[in-house]
Amino acid sequence: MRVRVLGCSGAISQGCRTTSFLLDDDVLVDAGTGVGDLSLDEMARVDHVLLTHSHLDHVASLPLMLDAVAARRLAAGAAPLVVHALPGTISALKVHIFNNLIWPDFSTIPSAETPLMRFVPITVGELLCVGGKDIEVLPAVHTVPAVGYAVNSPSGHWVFSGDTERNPAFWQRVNRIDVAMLIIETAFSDRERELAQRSLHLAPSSLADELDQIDRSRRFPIYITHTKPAETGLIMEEIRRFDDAPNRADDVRHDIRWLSAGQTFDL
Ligand SMILES: Nc1ncnc2c1ncn2[C@@H]1O[C@@H]2COP(=O)(O)O[C@H]2[C@H]1O
Repeated sequence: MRVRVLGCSGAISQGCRTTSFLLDDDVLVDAGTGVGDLSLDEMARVDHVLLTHSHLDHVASLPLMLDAVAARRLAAGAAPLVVHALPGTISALKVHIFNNLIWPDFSTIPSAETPLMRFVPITVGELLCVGGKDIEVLPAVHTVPAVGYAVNSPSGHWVFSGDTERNPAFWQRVNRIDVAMLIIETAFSDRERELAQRSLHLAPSSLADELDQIDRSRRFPIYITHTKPAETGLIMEEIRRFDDAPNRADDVRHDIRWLSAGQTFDL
């Protein structure tokens, strides 16, 4: 399985695109502004979008992308684009985006019988088969209903935390699956720890506590995502500092790496 990082920033600025990953050529995980770097042909090949939650930085390109590829998908007789998400996420998208005010309701266009998009509700813990991939829906702890995902591949699972604060249920599950790589958010620096807590995100100190929950026998690369652009340098410095700290009780060092848009991983 090929994973292409389209966006992994916690906000926009020049060169910073928000969360989206392309799995092979037909499945998107989240649809942040990174989707805008796909060509029309690449966009038109996407048949499934798995959303972690309803926040704009994770869904902004979904309505725009549907409009961009509508003519091609209709001409090709393509099936509706399937959007997999929690019921709360689907309801938020229907009420606040695809409401014929902010954007046309593509779940009834060109007709309710053969629309451009259809929603499929998911639940935490569910095992999905999407585009030939086995995908587990993982729990996340955020200000709106949210999930992460574990996607099985020949080399193990590609695991994505989604947006989350402290999340013991996530680690219980992660410790039981074969992990090829983990992508976990750290949106804020410790200087913004209070905002991180309020907005239910991780900061380096809470990330350190979270990584302590990984079984000692396990080691896999851990990629940091969703850093706010204004804080990225500081976040990286603080993470490096805690992982280098010699006084950590168990002296466990993690294999922490930095994610960037444009990277691809073959798993
Ligand atoms: N009080 C607040 N609660 C939640 N989010 C906030 C607050 N103040 C600012 N924000 C920002 O709003 C953003 C919404 O998307 P995020 O959850 O990625 O990150 C959030 C913060 O950067």
